[in-house]
Amino acid sequence: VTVTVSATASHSIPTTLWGQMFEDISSGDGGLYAERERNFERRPLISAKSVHPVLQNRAFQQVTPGSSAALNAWQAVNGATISVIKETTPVSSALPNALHVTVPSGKSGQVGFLNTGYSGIKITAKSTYTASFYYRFPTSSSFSGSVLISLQATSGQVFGSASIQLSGSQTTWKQVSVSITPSTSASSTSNVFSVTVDGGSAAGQTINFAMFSLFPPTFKNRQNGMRADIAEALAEMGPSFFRLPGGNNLEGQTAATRWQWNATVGPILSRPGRVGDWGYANTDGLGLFEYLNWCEDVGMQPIMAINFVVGDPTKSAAAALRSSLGHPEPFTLNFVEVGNEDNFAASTYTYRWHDFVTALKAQFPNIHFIATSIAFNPVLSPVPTEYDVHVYQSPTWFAQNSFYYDGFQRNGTKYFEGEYAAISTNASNLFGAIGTGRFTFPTMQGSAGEAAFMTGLERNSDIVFAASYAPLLGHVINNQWTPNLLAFDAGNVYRSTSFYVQKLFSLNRGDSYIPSTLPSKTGTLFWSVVRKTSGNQIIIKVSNTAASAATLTFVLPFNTVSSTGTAQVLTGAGTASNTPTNPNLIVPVTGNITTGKTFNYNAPAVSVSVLTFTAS
Ligand SMILES: [NH3+][C@H]1C[C@H](O)[C@@H](O)[C@@H]1CO
Repeated sequence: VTVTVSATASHSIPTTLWGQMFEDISSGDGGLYAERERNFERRPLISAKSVHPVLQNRAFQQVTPGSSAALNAWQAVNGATISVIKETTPVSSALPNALHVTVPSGKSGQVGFLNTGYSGIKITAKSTYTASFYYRFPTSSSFSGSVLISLQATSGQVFGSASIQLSGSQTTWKQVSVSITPSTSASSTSNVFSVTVDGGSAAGQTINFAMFSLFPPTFKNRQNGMRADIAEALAEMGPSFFRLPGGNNLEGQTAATRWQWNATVGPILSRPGRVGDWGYANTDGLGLFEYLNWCEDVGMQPIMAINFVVGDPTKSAAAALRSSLGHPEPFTLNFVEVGNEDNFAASTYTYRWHDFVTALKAQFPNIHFIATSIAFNPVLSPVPTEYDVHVYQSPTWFAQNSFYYDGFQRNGTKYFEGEYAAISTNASNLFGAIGTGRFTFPTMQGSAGEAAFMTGLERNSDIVFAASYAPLLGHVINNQWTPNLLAFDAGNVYRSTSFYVQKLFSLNRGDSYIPSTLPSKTGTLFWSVVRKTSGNQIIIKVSNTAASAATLTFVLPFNTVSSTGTAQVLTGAGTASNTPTNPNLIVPVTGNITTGKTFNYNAPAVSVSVLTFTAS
């Protein structure tokens, strides 16, 4: 096929074009959020890949005291009696429950309890783990002794430990904190966090505990921050926005359980947590302030909730709260989305949209409000300036719909492709379980289809201002949704073929779109041409979704074109994925190519290529 490239750009590419969508769907607690002790029981909505004992309740939020679920994955050590109780004097009004521990008589050696982390705990030598909890003796006693806090393998090998003095006269809550720096790394993630006392000297003692926490080093060493390896993988994509906090997890299964930003900010002790939309409780330790700091740390703008974010501390209590938390300046916020996928609730959306936007636009005239119903159906007032469009489809659908936006009216309305992914080869049961065509991990065929679709988003970026694959992140065990752009477990983060496509487009986004011969709508070869003005770079993205290689001949109108360029190529068998057992099966390979005013490029079968060269 011959691709004639025009001499002049048709439009500038919005700086917001490539970014990330995030919600807690086996991705916040125990994932991006660095706290290693986690959650409550996790009732997988999609067949769990493992009956692995589920996560831990660091603060026993949203559980029924005395129920078996309340103690999920907390385990007694050497005969201690442990239970979750409703405290008579809770550690805070937001955290009514506590762990009630009684040391039996006649036990020698360490007695207490342990926490199995988020399906395991990664222990890295020389990393400093900050462990903390609150304790009190419900009845004053003469006990005075030490408690041993240790990171150890389930086999018993201790990697690091520290001890702290406890006093039986301490009948009010007291927080203790230790740093543990293991000398050796654990060979697996089958490790626990244990809290024990000497069975002899503590015989007969009863102690209450609350608000446990175990933090490894965090991304940019942020207090209560993000897990470094996952955060670094996300930052590696060079995203320009971060949509938060959802997705479904924004709205709650009921109005009462919707995400309420003010319950997610301030001291961890004051955050009650909530039962999220994905069948488990969110601790809300990853709250609005953490999200906003994360956006700032990565250079992303949030797409989302308001006064706390941009208000004037002298005029708004919410803004004053933000200031008191250490951020007197407003955060960047240009877009707020009203709801999520309200095409499912269009009848009530008309008045909800109207009431929210009328009130908020009056107070925040510079913010753009994004609607989530079908574009122009129903008719909304005020008329939306942006719509959020979601699509989960098959690899074929994406390859065949790269012209989805070409026919849209240019009437000032802009579009946010807020969630999209190739999720199954089964077009008649796209959301089915694994084994019915549903992907566990993205496949190369799906990623090439997404790339084809993305060349269309670039071509139409005069009206498509932002796009993000979804979901962004998911645990490989006990998750609620697959595929995800990134998968992770207690010890590793796994980059998918779709992750590399998102990264290749994001890091090579250019600043102006250069029209060229249009691909065939029903073909298997797709491309887009952009210019990166600084450096006079021309960047051509090519997706070949066919099972055979294809040659493209590029004809360029520029006076001088470099004779060589680089090609970053992602290619592999269509059904292949990067998996935990083979995480780097398909990764981008960079090589040199011959370029010039006219040059040929041979796109491998099932491949995504980014060709870069200079021209002026
Ligand atoms: N059903 C998808 C649509 C919703 O917005 C997300 O929460 C879900 C997973 O990405």
